[in-house]
Amino acid sequence: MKIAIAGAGAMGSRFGVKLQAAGNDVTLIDNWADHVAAINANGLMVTSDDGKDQAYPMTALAPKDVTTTFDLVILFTKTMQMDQMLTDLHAVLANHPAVLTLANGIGNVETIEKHVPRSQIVVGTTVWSSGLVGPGHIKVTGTGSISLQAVDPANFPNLDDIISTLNAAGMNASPADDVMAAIWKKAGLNSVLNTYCTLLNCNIGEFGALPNWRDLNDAVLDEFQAVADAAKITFSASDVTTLIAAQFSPETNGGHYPSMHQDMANHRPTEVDFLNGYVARLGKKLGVPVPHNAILAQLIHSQEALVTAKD
Ligand SMILES: NC(=O)C1=CN([C@@H]2O[C@H](COP(=O)(O)OP(=O)(O)OC[C@H]3O[C@@H](n4cnc5c(N)ncnc54)[C@H](OP(=O)(O)O)[C@@H]3O)[C@@H](O)[C@H]2O)C=CC1
Ligand SMILES: CC(C)(CO)C(=O)C(=O)O
Repeated sequence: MKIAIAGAGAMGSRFGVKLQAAGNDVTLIDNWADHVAAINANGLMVTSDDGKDQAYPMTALAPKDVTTTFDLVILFTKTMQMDQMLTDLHAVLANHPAVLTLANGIGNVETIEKHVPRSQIVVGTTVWSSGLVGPGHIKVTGTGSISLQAVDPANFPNLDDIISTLNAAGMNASPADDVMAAIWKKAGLNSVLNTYCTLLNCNIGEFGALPNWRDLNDAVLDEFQAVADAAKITFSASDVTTLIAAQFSPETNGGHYPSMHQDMANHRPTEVDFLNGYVARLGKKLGVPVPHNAILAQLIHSQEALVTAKD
């Protein structure tokens, strides 16, 4: 399959390497000029769990330099960068590729459908993980899985091709029954793990070893449950808690510092407004009390302000 990875940071690069190794024709697309130059000059450097480095020759381009067509565009920007990336790829999207995003946060479909007909969009979630070490260099830990669904299933007959392509690359992909429920489930997980690991400066395994992790977890997810119920979205705080507990082991994500922690460490804006912040806003609109999520979003923004003030 001819695949573009639009937003080739930590996750886009990990997906790109795996899909290319499985025989797909992959192009990495990113606005970060030093990253694109480093990949084209030296290959994409991947440090694996055992500390070994391996360089993979790959093609990387800035969005403005993309002229070819693709069967599939995998969008892996941060939620805040998605609209700009889709604008930059206007000519590529005019050739009607399928567009898949597995980015975190609630609200990505609304952004994509401003640029792409619903019949071309596939959305989902993933617990694969990755970190950016520097330009052209990622560090990967553990394994993961993917759950995905076409936004307009009746008009998207090729979901099985995408799932087979991901699975041929060893990515454990399966169809979701209710993609909105899957997105809220993942957002619940991120609103616990990403937010607390960032505030407490710890990795997922260290968070799971805290004696009070359940209290912290429940403070976030009980409010998610109340807002989801009011908004008539299928959500189970207890299923999300089970998924969170499954991330604590070193074989899954125990050694991983969540993407929000990486953003804070790199003094870059976080996605909190599409996680705890989204639920806080929706709760307020629906008259559901959401004090914990509201204060957690504020704490993350305060930390962003403090770290960037030191730049
Ligand atoms: N990392 C993870 O383990 C996981 C992440 N996700 C989600 O996947 C999506 C993508 O996340 P992720 O891959 O972590 O994002 P990254 O921060 O690694 O990369 C996203 C983009 O940010 C820009 N960027 C990042 N670092 C720098 C830098 N130092 N200097 C300049 N530009 C930089 C680049 O875009 P540009 O220069 O074009 O602006 C890059 O494409 C998000 O929605 C995230 O929540 C989901 C599961 C796990
Ligand atoms: C890997 C995982 C699940 C950890 O919260 C993630 O989504 C992230 O880092 O953003």
